Amino acid sequence: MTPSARIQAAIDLLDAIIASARDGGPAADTLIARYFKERRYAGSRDRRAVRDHVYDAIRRVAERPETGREAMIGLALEWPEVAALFDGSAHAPLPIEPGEVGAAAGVVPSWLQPLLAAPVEQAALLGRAPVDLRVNRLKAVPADVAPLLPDAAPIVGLADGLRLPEGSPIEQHAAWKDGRVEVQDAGSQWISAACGAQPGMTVVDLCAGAGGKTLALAAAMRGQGTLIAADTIRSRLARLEPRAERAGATFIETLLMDQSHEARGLAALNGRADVVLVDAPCSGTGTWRRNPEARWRLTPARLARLVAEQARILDFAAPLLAPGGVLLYATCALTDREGRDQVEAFLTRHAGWAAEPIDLPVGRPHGAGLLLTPGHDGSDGFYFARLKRGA
Ligand SMILES: C[S@@+](CC[C@H](N)C(=O)[O-])C[C@H]1O[C@@H](n2cnc3c(N)ncnc32)[C@H](O)[C@@H]1O
Repeated sequence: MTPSARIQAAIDLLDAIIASARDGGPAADTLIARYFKERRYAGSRDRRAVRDHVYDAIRRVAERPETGREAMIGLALEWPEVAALFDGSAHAPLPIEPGEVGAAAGVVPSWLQPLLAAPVEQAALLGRAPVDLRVNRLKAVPADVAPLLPDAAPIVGLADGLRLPEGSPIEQHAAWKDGRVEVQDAGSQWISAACGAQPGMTVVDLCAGAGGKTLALAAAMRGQGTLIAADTIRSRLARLEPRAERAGATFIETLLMDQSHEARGLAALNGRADVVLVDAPCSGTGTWRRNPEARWRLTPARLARLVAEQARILDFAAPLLAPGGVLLYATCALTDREGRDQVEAFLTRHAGWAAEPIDLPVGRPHGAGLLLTPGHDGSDGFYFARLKRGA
């Protein structure tokens, strides 16, 4: 592909990503993978260059643009070397017309700005994420793994955490292949640690997805006790199985629940859990470093639906706790409606519950919980709170 043809390919892909964000379709990464599967003539350098153009354009624009060309022209108006590639040659974009406007630059969509928690450093929300690892205590100890990864640095507050530079190809390393390390953002590791899961406990990961945090809980429990990974989406839970196998966490039980009838599937656990983790479905505003096009998907109506669903999940989670048990509520969202206000509303609805302080050397107290941000903590953004059921 010529450099100009790569720009046109990025424009075509951006058109597909914009439509998908509007209509609730697949993520940008999936669309990029599909695009190149159908275009075998593109070599690895072409793929990398097109992908970089696409993500540079997405990162630059807060509000969903109308077209891929508008997004790319926005980039071109700032980068002359990109503008020069709008040259009208074969497979290239047509030259930029005088007065043709590009998408405006921005970090946070304007409707969302007032809803973000006040301490959030908005400019840092689109930084580059490092590769954070968790040494899997079911298979290894940090002292054995760290020397195998000379570029790795420790992470504050995480005895099992290691940080590699952005883009490190850890999935080709033997320590990843045989399950001695897991890739897991530091924020997710701090949240898993804040659950306080111990060997022998009964622990429920109620929104387990593909089990990133379930595996951290399994390691904290040293493989002993009852650990249930529940979710309403079968394909997500199915992805946990091979991961658990690789991690040597074979004691995990999975529970597929019926959306809207979750309490029925959970009835046998009522009053029995020592820890319930609710890692709720959310706006994902804390993960824009990895999914910058998530900004183009979120709407006020979708946010309202998420807030209602989080409250409903918290309400069917609460009865599972034994007296003195801990409900750890977490979201990778930085809006107060999903974090601080959601927790406050839970405490108002549920008598006999109280928020506990979280003993971690990171984050900032915000309402009854803790706020983690890329700007302050170098992790993805999260809000989480430890809610204790009275004895
Ligand atoms: C933020 S993701 C969880 C990520 C996961 N805990 C991890 O660390 O990899 C939220 C999960 O909640 C699940 N979910 C959505 N609605 C749910 C419900 N009503 N009950 C339980 N899980 C639900 C979604 O399928 C999704 O897997």
